[in-house]
Amino acid sequence: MEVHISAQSGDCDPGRAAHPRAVSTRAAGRSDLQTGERSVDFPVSAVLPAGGTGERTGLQTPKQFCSFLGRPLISYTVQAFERVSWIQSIVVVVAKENMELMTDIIQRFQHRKVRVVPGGSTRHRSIFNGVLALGEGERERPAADRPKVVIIHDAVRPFVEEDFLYKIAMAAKEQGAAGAIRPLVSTVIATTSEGYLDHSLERAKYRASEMPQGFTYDVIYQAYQRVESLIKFTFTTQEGVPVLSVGCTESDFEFGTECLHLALQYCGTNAKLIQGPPTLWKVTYKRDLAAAESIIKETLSRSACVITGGSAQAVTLADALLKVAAALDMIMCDNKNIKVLSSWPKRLDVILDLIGENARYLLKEWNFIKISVNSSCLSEVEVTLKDLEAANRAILHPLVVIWSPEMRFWRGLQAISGTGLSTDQPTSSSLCLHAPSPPSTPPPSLGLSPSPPPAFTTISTVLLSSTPSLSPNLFTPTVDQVRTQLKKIKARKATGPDGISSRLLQDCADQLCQVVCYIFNLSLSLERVPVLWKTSCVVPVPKTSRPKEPNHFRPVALMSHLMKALERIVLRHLRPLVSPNMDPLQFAYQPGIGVDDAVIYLLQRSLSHLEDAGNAVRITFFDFSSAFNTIHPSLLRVKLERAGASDQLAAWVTNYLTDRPQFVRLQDCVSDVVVCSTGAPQGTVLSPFLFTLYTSDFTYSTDSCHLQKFSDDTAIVRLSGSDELSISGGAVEPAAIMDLATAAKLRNILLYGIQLHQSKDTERWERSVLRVAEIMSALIRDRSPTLVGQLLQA
Ligand SMILES: Nc1ccn([C@@H]2O[C@H](COP(=O)(O)OP(=O)(O)OP(=O)(O)O)[C@@H](O)[C@H]2O)c(=O)n1
Ligand SMILES: O=C(CO)[C@H](O)[C@H](O)COP(=O)(O)O
Ligand SMILES: [Mg+2]
Repeated sequence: MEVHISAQSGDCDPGRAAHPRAVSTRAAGRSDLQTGERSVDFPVSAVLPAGGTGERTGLQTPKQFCSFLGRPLISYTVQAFERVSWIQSIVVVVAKENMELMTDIIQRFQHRKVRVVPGGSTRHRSIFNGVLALGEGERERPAADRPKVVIIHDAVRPFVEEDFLYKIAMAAKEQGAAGAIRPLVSTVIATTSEGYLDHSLERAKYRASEMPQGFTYDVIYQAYQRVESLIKFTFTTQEGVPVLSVGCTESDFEFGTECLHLALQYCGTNAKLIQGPPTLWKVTYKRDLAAAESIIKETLSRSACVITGGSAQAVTLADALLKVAAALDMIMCDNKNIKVLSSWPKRLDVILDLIGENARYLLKEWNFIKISVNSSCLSEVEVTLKDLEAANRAILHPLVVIWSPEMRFWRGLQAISGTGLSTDQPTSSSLCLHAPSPPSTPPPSLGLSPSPPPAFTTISTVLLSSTPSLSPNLFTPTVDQVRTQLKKIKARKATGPDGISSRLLQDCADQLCQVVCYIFNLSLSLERVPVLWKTSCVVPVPKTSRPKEPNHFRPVALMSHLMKALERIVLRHLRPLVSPNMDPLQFAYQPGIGVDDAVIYLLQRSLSHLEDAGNAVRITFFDFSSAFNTIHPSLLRVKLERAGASDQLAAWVTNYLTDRPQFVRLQDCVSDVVVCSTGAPQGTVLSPFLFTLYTSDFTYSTDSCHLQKFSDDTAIVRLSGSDELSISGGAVEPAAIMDLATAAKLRNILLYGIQLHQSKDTERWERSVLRVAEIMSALIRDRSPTLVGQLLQA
């Protein structure tokens, strides 16, 4: 955790208390938004080609102009370069028709080192235009002013870090050229013109060429020089061999994809190759946009900016927060198993306001926390809100206002936000107030307590925008839905790990529904479930009066009641969406259908078949050992998407099932936390549904054979004539069943069979039994299921 105290902006009220550490920070000359300083003693510039149309995304808008959290992708890339102090200038190359748009982006996001130049019809042409722009006026300028090194980086690779740029720049200076590489994911093969395999390359020898790439100015400039007819270049390779080159051709410009290749071919410069991190990948397809968005959102949740205003009390409170943050950070470092607090910001900055120098915070992805201690601070809250709105930051950067003991303050907040506590009042502003009752007493120990209080939970969090992410495709529960679910919570249920009692949620449903709705929407739009909501506290309840071993206890998992309410809402949305893809012969967890229906269906089909003399029915029963525990989140995600759930919900569910902390509580004893990333928690609302969906492709139904399920209890019912009950029939069937289970990616199957048969031919029956037992043994050997194999004759 980094904790920073920033300097105050220039325009402060002299009557207000200055931040105690503001002056010393300024004196130290630190720039809070700057990343690590590096010493680079030669001029470096960057060219960001952004002149493409992004055809492969299939979208109208070129991918570099697609927005995430209100900021276009290109601006994130520019920002990554701009915060590197040793990069002096950045040339962004865009198509002519987008010059104005790009200029507007530069103004809106206050990029300061950027120049825009028009692109060409191919990537190489665009890059060359950028390189030429860097050299403009070169003859008049002193050599020292020209960039020594030019870094070229696709505008659609936004997650490049300073460390890596540094490596590229240094290697480029040394070698003339340097580029990022990554291991190949797939093998590269060559095809014949008829579409057959010609040959394949040995994957370990090859690498994928990525960006950034760096060149000395002279190398990249020369690499791009077109040479007309008879004029020829000569150069000497690094091994001292003279080479005659005709220079870069139209074909290179038209079809080439590799700048490093031009440097080698036309300047004899062997590039130094440096393996980069996986985040260097290029946004190419639509799915990459979703991946980029999720990385950006992940980053957003890692930084928070505390705004104190001028009040000395607020400054004290901010200091207390910093202490809490540092202490929490230590706890997290000491015990890597405790992930409950992993949503705590990785960086916390304290500033007085958002004006002057501090306006820079509005340009980055920060969470904002405003500390206000009395009603005279109301005007500050209003100013902060306006700043956030003006910077288009209000939608996904809600302002959280912390703590005030005065009732007047809460009323004032309602006035600012244009809302009241009543949910039916119309809102007049984009921000909406959700104010729980103010704390009757302020939390006095906060600044003094040596042991950290549980972060924000003891302080009131009050002011939020109503729906955090408003993309039209997102599933956004309404306040009414939330109120209904909160009212349905059973008041006598034990409290979950979040410490929020079911009675409180039920009794205060009307007052809480707006703020809870906000949090639900935030969770869904960020595709993340708060860790406390996916934490299970397992309480072992004895099954017998004198329990002696762990099996004599039934594990009851206590989970957050808020999460259960959200799960119910998600379930109501998901069930109709995916129902066409569910298995019609799954009898469990269906409204109005029960175990009786499953038994009646099985008996009716079996017995009516047995009415004809000589017919037989063979039923093979399956069970899954620890059924819910076998769910693999990534497989479930694929199945959810295939069944019709949106990417958003599939990702949210995956996040829910991944990294779930669990601990056991026995009276006053609490076990260590174990973090679990497979299975679905027992006793929750969604788990049965997720399990039935997970097994919905484990299905088979014909006139002579069908597979039916009640939750994880599965029966394969085979209707056959007596002749078919041969040894070979027995062999084929379990193998086919296992194939089916394998295709559905199901594991840990328990298997046992019952054969209903009218024949009295004991010898044949025994042979069949033996054969089936053999098959089952083979299954156990190959797939290690636990077998409870009983073969019964009825
Ligand atoms: N005439 C072009 C073509 C591409 N680029 C830029 O080169 C980078 C990498 O190219 P690519 O991923 O191929 O982007 P597009 O050409 O836009 O996408 P597509 O090939 O799918 O149309 C992008 O930042 C793109 O804007 C460019 O500056 N000028
Ligand atoms: O090959 C490369 C390295 O130089 C880059 O991946 C380049 O971005 C390729 O772009 P395109 O998708 O246009 O082929
Ligand atoms: Mg392209």
